[in-house]
Amino acid sequence: MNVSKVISTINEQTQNGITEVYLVACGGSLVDMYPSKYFLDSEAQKIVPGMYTANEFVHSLPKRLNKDSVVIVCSHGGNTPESVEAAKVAKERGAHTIGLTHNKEANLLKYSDHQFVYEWGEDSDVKNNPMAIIMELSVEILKVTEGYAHYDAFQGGIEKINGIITEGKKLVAARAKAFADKYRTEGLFYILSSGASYGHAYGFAICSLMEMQWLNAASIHSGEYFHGPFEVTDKETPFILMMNEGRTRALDERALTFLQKYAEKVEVVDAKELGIGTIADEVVEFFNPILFYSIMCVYREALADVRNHPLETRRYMGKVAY
Ligand SMILES: O=P(O)(O)OC[C@H]1O[C@](O)(CO)[C@@H](O)[C@@H]1O
Repeated sequence: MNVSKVISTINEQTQNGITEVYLVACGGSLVDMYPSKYFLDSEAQKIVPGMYTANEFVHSLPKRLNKDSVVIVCSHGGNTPESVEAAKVAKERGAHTIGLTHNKEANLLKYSDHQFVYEWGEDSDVKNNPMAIIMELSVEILKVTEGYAHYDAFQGGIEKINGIITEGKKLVAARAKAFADKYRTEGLFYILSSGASYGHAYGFAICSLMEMQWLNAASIHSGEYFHGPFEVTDKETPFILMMNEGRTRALDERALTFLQKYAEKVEVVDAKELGIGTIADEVVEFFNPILFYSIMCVYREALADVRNHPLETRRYMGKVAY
């Protein structure tokens, strides 16, 4: 499926051009949409973006949703009932639906006007993974509706990010192992980040630590850290800070300065140090979360190994009714 063809086709079918973009999914798939929400919030002057956990979209359908709206639904397995239902109700409302999944037999595809069956796994280039595809869809929507001055710079970033990740993973391999050894008995982690990467702080907390390791965790926006959460800071509590390159780096640096003074268990994962700075300044911030996802996979695998708790282990999902 060709991103620009899909978006130009949809835009031609609308009455007044695309006016809204709804990003709808559950769990890890929803996390993959956060950078696009941040991008459109930041760069669009007219397009209205919305991001919903699928069941909320179904139960409190936004009144703005109309025939000129695009609803992007992502489900890795393709059969999460809430996500399938969200695509169905969006289609019933006459919106244009785009479905992304790794499963070519997915139920989601029944309600997707346009379909992306994406690549997944260690060997795939991240530009063919859902987070980057959803970003490309969002960038393309902005380009065809209002124009996007940094379109070419963004495409340059798409071409570079996989190589940056490959090098970054080599750089953190030993650190991730040392992190896992040091923190193997901890029961709680706070994850900080900002800008386009805040969704990945949330994702690392709810998916990688809570779901896959059964550890307590919470995400904290680096800006919000000073408005409540910093009161729990002490020398015993572990923090992971994902430091962005780009406009919100100042927020992450402020959190780091405080943590260096009052905390002792602080793991810093710095996109700048990992080489993201070769991407153009105008767009680099949107690529931080793509890098962080892959880098934090190295951390979670190291933790799973030393804790002897495989990432696939579940006690409720797929085992009991919910
Ligand atoms: O992306 P899918 O297949 O809809 O799956 C959603 C589920 O997968 C996870 O993202 C990861 O297992 C869960 O958090 C969520 O319930």
